[in-house]
Amino acid sequence: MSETAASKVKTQLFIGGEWRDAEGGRTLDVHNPATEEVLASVADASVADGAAALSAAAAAQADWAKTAPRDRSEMLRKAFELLTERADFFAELMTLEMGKPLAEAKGEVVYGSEFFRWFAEEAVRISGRWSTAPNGATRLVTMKQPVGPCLMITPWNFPLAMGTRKIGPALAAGCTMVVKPAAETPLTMLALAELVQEVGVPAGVLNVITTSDSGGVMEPLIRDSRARKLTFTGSTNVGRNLVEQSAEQLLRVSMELGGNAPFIVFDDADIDKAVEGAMLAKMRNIGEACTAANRFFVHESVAAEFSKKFAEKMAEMTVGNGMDDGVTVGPLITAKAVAGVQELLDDATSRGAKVVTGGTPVEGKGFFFTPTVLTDVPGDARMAAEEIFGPVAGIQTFTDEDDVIARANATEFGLVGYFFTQDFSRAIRVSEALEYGMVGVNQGIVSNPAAPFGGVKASGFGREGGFEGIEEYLETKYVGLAL
Ligand SMILES: O=CCCCC(=O)O
Repeated sequence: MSETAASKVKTQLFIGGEWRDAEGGRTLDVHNPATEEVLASVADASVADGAAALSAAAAAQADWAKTAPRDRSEMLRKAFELLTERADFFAELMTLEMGKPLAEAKGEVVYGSEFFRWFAEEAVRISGRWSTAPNGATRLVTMKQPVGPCLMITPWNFPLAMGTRKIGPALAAGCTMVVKPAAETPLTMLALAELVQEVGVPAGVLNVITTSDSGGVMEPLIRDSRARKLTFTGSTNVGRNLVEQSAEQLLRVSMELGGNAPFIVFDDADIDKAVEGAMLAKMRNIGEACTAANRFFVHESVAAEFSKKFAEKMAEMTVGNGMDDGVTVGPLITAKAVAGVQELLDDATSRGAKVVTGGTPVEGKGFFFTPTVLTDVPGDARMAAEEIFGPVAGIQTFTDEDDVIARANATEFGLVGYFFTQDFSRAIRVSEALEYGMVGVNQGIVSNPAAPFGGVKASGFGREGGFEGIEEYLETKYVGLAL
């Protein structure tokens, strides 16, 4: 075990404001994907531990809901400030357990902490409505109340921000919660729990359980009538199962699932800007993001120029341990992830795609893959339908606007689409035509705490962040007042 940020994290379960071992003292190892070394061993929760966490959340709900909004707001504001102060510590933790380069991890701390600041501001703006019924006989009053105890399942790719994006609005709305981070990256969430405890959030409001048996531990909680909401960020397949389980208690559900983002470069685009956007849309987080550009559609007349410039930039990237200076591409999360990327690449080349740069994993310790650009990717290649989740970009060409929109929409997913054009009318037309929850015009990133993040179709439902984010944690109650 190394003397790093990882060794400073409390590794027990956080239940009812106390740190405790898992039943039977079971633990699970957390690995560094760059070195394959064990970073820490954390508590491995059982079904009984999960139930204890939900009991704590249920017991704390009524009092937490009564807390003054200003108090909840101040706690969130303090949490934002502490996270900002401890940015280096949280960034190091994320680089160690997830692999992203340190500079990107610092960027995630800024992004993630902003959800606390945003929802600190929203906590005091929850309001209802007063109106007169059309017949004039009664008054209609609506009020917003917290949904109740929430279950949160967060992913490994953004260990902090995907937590704060759920925890922030839940705290602001007056909900208690049980958070289960991914087994690959539990340390960031455990450190966050300590910070939330420090800012005065009462015992039982936030509970964190880490486990190697996510399905086994969470399913009974999802089926427990004390839970009122489930929010999940992860794959579409897992999301479908969770929605089915949620049907039993008819939980409120938010699902932030997979993507298959199109990235379209029109013939009138500023090509250098498009290349810059492509680098961000593809390579942010080593390509391990649901928002990652997955299918590049480039107008035939600019395809050669775009592909050449894009491939040059990709080839300039430095692959290595995210803790090292100058590294811009860290490891993928597991050996299985590397094998998955390789499979999609082999499938594409076997169907005629050409490798312009990269195309191979890196030999030795760690789960590295070289930044890769492919051209001539056929529409029936697996990577045109499945999330690549790695540093591989496949380019196809097009000639007609309607045709490219149809191809961009021809997927079960609908999270985010990107396109580059300098034609204002086209910008409006294409934004309206893309069947996606989010659209980036002349930009390769859409994520912003002040904007509603979320998808349509198999990318899920519900919105996180923006004014919409807090609504996911509020119920509307209507009171009819007779005169
Ligand atoms: O994999 C999806 C995580 C979304 C990260 C973001 O907010 O951009």
